[in-house]
Formats: sequence, structure tokens, C-alpha cells
Amino acid sequence: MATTHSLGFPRIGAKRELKLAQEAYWKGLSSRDDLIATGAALRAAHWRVQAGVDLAPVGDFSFYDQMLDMSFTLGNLPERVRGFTGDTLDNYFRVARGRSAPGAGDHAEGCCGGVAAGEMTKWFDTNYHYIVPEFEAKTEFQLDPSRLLAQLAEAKAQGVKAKPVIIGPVTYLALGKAKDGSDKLALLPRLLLVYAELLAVLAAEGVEWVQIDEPILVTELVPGWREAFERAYAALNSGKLKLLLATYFGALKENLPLACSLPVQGIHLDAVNARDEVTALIAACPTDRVVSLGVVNGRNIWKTDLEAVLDWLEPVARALGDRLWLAPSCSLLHVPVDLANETALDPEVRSWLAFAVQKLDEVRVIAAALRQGRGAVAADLAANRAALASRRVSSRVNNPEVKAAVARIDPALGRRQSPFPQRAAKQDLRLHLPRFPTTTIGSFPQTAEIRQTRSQFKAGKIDAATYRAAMHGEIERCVREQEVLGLDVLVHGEPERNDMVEYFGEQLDGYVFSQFGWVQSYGSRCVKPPILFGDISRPKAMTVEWISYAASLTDRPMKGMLTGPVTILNWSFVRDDQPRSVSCRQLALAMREEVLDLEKAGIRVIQIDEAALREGLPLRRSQWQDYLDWAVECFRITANGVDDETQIHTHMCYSEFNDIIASIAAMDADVITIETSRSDMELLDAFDDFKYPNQIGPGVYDIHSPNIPSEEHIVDLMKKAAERIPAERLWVNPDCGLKTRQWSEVIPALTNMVSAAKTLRATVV
Ligand SMILES: Nc1nc2c(c(=O)[nH]1)N[C@@H](CNc1ccc(C(=O)N[C@@H](CCC(=O)N[C@@H](CCC(=O)N[C@@H](CCC(=O)O)C(=O)O)C(=O)O)C(=O)O)cc1)CN2
Ligand code: MET
Ligand SMILES: [Zn+2]
Repeated sequence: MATTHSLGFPRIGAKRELKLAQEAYWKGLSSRDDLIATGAALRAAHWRVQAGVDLAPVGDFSFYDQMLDMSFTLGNLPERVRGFTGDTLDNYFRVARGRSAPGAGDHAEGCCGGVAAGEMTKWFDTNYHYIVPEFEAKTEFQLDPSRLLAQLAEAKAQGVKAKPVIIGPVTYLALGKAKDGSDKLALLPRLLLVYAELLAVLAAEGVEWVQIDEPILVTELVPGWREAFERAYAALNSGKLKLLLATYFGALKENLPLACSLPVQGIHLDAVNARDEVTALIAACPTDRVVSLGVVNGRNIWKTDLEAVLDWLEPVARALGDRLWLAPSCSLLHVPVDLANETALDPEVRSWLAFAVQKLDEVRVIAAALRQGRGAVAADLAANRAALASRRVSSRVNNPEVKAAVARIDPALGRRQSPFPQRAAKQDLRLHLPRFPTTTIGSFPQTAEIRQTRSQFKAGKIDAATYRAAMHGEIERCVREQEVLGLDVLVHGEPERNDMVEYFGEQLDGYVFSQFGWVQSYGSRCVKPPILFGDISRPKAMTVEWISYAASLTDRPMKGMLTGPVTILNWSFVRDDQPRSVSCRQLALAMREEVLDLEKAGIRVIQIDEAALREGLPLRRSQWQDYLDWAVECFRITANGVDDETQIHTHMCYSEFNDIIASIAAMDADVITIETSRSDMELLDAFDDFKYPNQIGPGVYDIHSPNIPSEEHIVDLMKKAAERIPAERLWVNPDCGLKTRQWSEVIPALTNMVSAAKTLRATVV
């Protein structure tokens, strides 16, 4: 009984082998064959470590993104890259990144006659970003199964018990964008023909099971989309192979009867987030159907409580017999590869953790306990029990002072002294800014030299003083450049930060960080989320020295730069033993101390980034308000302890605000800088006087592109902004930080931005 499987494995490699290979290829430093070989070696290695499960995924590997892979498999290429006569892989990278090569390892490189990159958007509530499929009313599909077939052949040759993995048609359609505003659902019949053809090809290869991912089933579906599911799966039920319909990231709720009614041979449920649906699912499923339960959390890095899982799973397993399958809750794409590499991690904390390799082993142990009895895995269970017990009682996890401080939180902590109009008047007197003040979002280019210097410092090859001097040099360069450019509110440029979240995680008590815990964010770009394991406190100031040094170099206002509590939370691996809201309040108190220390050090403008506030929204709208309430409360705790004269900025780099504008306004930052450049300022409609009374810096150019915006273009955009928002409340700034850009792009772009602000001051009354 109990077949085990894996829904997907991280592809970047335990030491980021794929990232290095991609970037070398894009820079022209290695050949196509080298890249292909690295891909094959990674797949082989990943199948080897998955040998402990009965069925391993095939097709989960990608050279950039699994949605983009699906677009190529379905022959859904944007018009602009059709007819390309070069190599298919290069064309694939043209869609992913704009023009294929040369260029640095960043997302969009489209310029100078190249092609525009596909739009990128985050995958459900993760920090992974996919390339959005593009549709038009006239879109035709054409099957190209070559990628899947090649990987299937590879798997077979290596003796892998293969289960091809594809994105399901409804999720694929739902996540794509109709470029001409047409009805995407009208494409479903055409799309299904290609899916049916694909399944037939796989069946002809002798494939028994295909995993078809439909995570959209854990969200609220509008009526047309429920019918789409019915039509789709009726059309794909050929009897030639078996379909495992995979849902993950949450509960099915009202979609449970729909999911169970579809004519598939198996269904996967995220039994971590939706354990209370297991009984209903089994009751609603036809008795010949496989029920796959995701019993190990594929989104966090904690060891599973194996005995607790067995306690509820054993009766379920007896009832289901051979129909039970076991897996992690979702693809392991969102966790790091292998804990075994973390030799520097504190051994006690390490004993509490499981990365992808360890999570699959947990699935194996659970299955063995079900098949042969707990006695057969007694040693594994004992070790697991001991680790969890040590975590529960650890004094490093529990800090009574922090718990008491959270209990003492009073709404007054989150309130500014005066309402915005009074604060704004006082800030004007202190800052003396011109109309249309210019600023940037914080980071300046993270050059190879900066990263190498940090790498040497971390490896102990240079000492702290040398590192500090080098970073001071970078800060000084950055300040001088900004003075020459004529920017009004300066930043220090963030050279000392590896990442806007990891940097703070490294300095807060209650966090540990890994050496190789990389997780793909998009393309070749990775993040190493720090691990929030205990009650959070701030042993000492984290940014004051750097910001004060920067401020000492100039007479202009220097903006202090912090990451907000909600973003730190959402981009960390966080505790599973207390609500996220509690961890967030602890972060909020720690970051509040930093804000107050910056203020004490004479910093008059402080930016608190909340780039991931929207990302934390629950997948279901019915749960949004609860999240938004505590998220806004946490921001307010961090930000609002300052005097009226201190100007608080926040930054968010996404462009959908309509549905959460009341919460954004409730944060009560004096200035918010946002992404707008790609929407032609239209989204500022959400920020009319009633809904958003404070100051706004609508991003005037897209930092993801190396294109240099012209002065006219910026003036034009800002004039559109001024039609919607009074000029007195407008700032001029880029969309987001400049860390992934080169200085050679930043200087001309900001030069034009500053000229545009001058023109606006002279021409807009
Ligand atoms: N956490 C987080 N999530 C986010 C964003 C973000 O900024 N942070 N931005 C949005 C877009 N996502 C992004 C995610 C990653 C990167 C990014 O630039 N990542 C870097 C890694 C950044 C980093 O941690 N750098 C470290 C380590 C760098 C490194 O690889 N060092 C080399 C040596 C240096 C060298 O030779 O380059 C080594 O250790 O081997 C440092 O600077 O210290 C990358 O993949 O290249 C950008 C955007 C959404 N989500
Ligand atoms: N201050 C940060 C930066 O400029 C904000 C980035 S939001 C992803 O890089
Ligand atoms: Zn941003």
C-alpha cells in the first residue's frame, strides 16, 4: 500500500549550478552544449536523490520557468518571436529575457532592436515568478512535445519510474493574459485539442501516469471557469493513460465537489494546508480513484512531526489501501535542495530542519511506517521525536521578554503624533524640497566587485575593517553620483546588503541563515530566505552606522533604508509553531527600534519597504481582510513612532492597488513610491484624493529593462500623473531599486529623470 511520489524538485542545483550555467551562456562565456549538459547532469542528479520515492517527476526541470516551458510545448509563442530562424533555446530565452545574448544575467534585456521580454508575475503566494502566457482571440496552438519526450527518454534510460508533470489547461489559461482584451475561455476548445494530442503522445511512449497541475482549484473560481474544468477533463479522459490532478497551496473548499467530479484517475490534495478536507475528499471521490495526500510541507524548511502525521494518517491509510499515495504538499521548487551542505549551521537548529532531500526522506519514512508498522522505522521516528522535543522547549526559540513586549502592544504605538497635513507642513519646513522632488528606491548597482568583496569577507579572506572601508568607498561613490545627478533626496545605495531581507535576518536574534539555502525567484535569480526560528529581537542597531556615514558625506537629505516587517516575514522561512501575525508583530517591534535609532541619529527621511505586502495576501479573498488588518498594524508599529518632522516613505513594486487601497492608505506613510511606468499612470486612478490623501512617487521608468527612458517620456508620464493627483503631492522616482542594473544604464536614466523634474517644475502650474 501507499505509493510515494514527488510533485517536483528544485532545479537550480544544490550549489546553484544551473544559475551559473545560464548566466555564463547568456554572457557568451560558455556554449549551448555546456548549458544543455549542465541541465542533463542536474536532472540525473535530482532523479538519483529521488530514487527513494516510487514515482519521480519528469518535466519539472526548466531552463527558465515551467509556465514558459508549457507555452513552448503548446506552441503558444508571442507573435514577436515567431518566425525566428535561430536556435529554439535562444528563442525561448528571447521570450524569457528579451533579446537572447549578450547581456547580464537579468530578466529583461530587450532593447535596441531586440524583442520585449514576456511579463513576469508571481506564482500564487510564493516568491517564484513565472512568464505570463500571452493570448489573443486569434491564438492558435501547436504541439511541440520535444522537451518532454527528450526528458522522458533520459529518465527511462536512467531507470527512473517516471511521471511526466504538466500544467493543466485551466490553470494555464487562467494565469495567462489576453493581450487584446478578448475572452480567454473562448480559446479552451483549441487548447484542449493540443493537450489531448500531448497526452496521446505520452501514452504512446508507455506513460502510465501524468501529473496535471491545477493549483487554480484552491482559489475562488468564477462560474465560467468551473465549467471550463468540466469541459477540459471530459475532453482529456481518453482511457489511454491515467491523470493525477494535482492541487496545492491550499484547501479546495467549495471546489472540492467539482474536483471530485472530474473524470481523472487520481487527485492530489495539500494535506498540510487542507488536512481537514481529507475525509470529505475521500467521501466525495469515486472508490476507484487514487487519493494522493501531500503530508510533508513543501513550502517550509521544518521537519515534519512524523508521529503526529501517522496518528491521523494510519486510519486513512487503512481505509484507502492501495488507493493512497503520499507526497510533499507541493513541488519542492520553493525550498532549498539539501540540508547536508549546511555544515556551518548551528547543530541544534539544524536538527529541526528539512530541505528538499530530507522532505522526500520523510515521505519514505511515513510510507514505510504505514506499510510495515512504526516499528520498522523506530529509529527514524525516535530521532524525529527528539528533534521536535528539543525545538519545543529550546530557550533559543522562546524569549519571554519578546512575548511580553508583544502582549503590551497598544494601538497608540501605531499612531503618528498628528494627521498627515500637519506633518507634511512641518516636514516641508525642515526638508526644503522643491516641487516634484526626485529620489530613488534605495539600491544602486550591486556590481561584481561588491559581491566579490562580500564573498571574500564571508570567507574570512579580508577582515571587517577592510570590508567596511570598501563599502564606505561604494557609499561615497553613490552619494557623489547622486549629487552630480542633482537628486533631491539621496540614498546610501545598499552596497552592504546581500538582499533586502536576508541582510536583516542575519542581524536579528531569532533568525539563522543558511550557506546554500537558495531558492529560485525568477530565471537565474535566487534568494536565500533567512530562517525565522525563534522570538525576534534586535541586539543592536543594524543600519545606523552605514546611513550616518552616508549622511555625513552630503548636505542633502539622506533617506534611511529599511525593509518592513511584513516583507521580512513574507520573504523568510517562518515558524510553523505560532501564527504568522505573531512573528510579524515581533519583527515590527524590532524594526521600530531601528527606525527610532535612525531618527535619533538625525536621519530625517526613512523609507520602510513593503515590497511583499501584497504577496502575503491569502489565495482566497474571503481571508484578505484579516491578513491586511494585522499587516497594516505591523507596518504602523514599525513606522509611526517618529516625530511629525520625520518623513516616512514606503515602497511597493507591484501595480495592482485598487482592491487594497484602503489598507495602503491606512499605513499612513507620508510618501509611497510604487510601480506604475508600465501602466501609463492609469493605476493612479486608485489613488484619488478620497482614497489616498498622502504623497506619491509613481515610478517613471521600468528598472527591469536596460532601456533608457527619455526626458520627454518621463515628463509626459508625470503630466498624466498630475491630471490625477495634485502636483504638490507628487514625487519623481524609478519603479524599484537599481541593484540589477549597470552604472552605465543608471546614470543616463537618472539624468533624464532629473531633467524631467526640472521641466515639470517650470511647466506644470
Ligand atoms: N528576497 C527578495 N525577494 C524578492 C526581491 C528581492 O530583492 N529580495 N525582489 C523581487 C524580484 N526577485 C529578485 C530575487 C533575487 C534577485 C537577485 O539579484 N539575486 C541575486 C543574489 C543576491 C544575493 O544574495 N547575493 C549575495 C551572494 C552573491 C553571490 O552569488 N556571491 C558569489 C560570489 C560573488 C560573485 O562572484 O558574484 C558567491 O558567493 O559565490 C551577496 O551579494 O552577498 C542572484 O540571484 O544573483 C533579484 C530580484 C521579488 N522578490
Ligand atoms: N530598497 C530596495 C531596493 O531599492 C527595494 C526593492 S523592492 C524589491 O532594492
Ligand atoms: Zn521594489
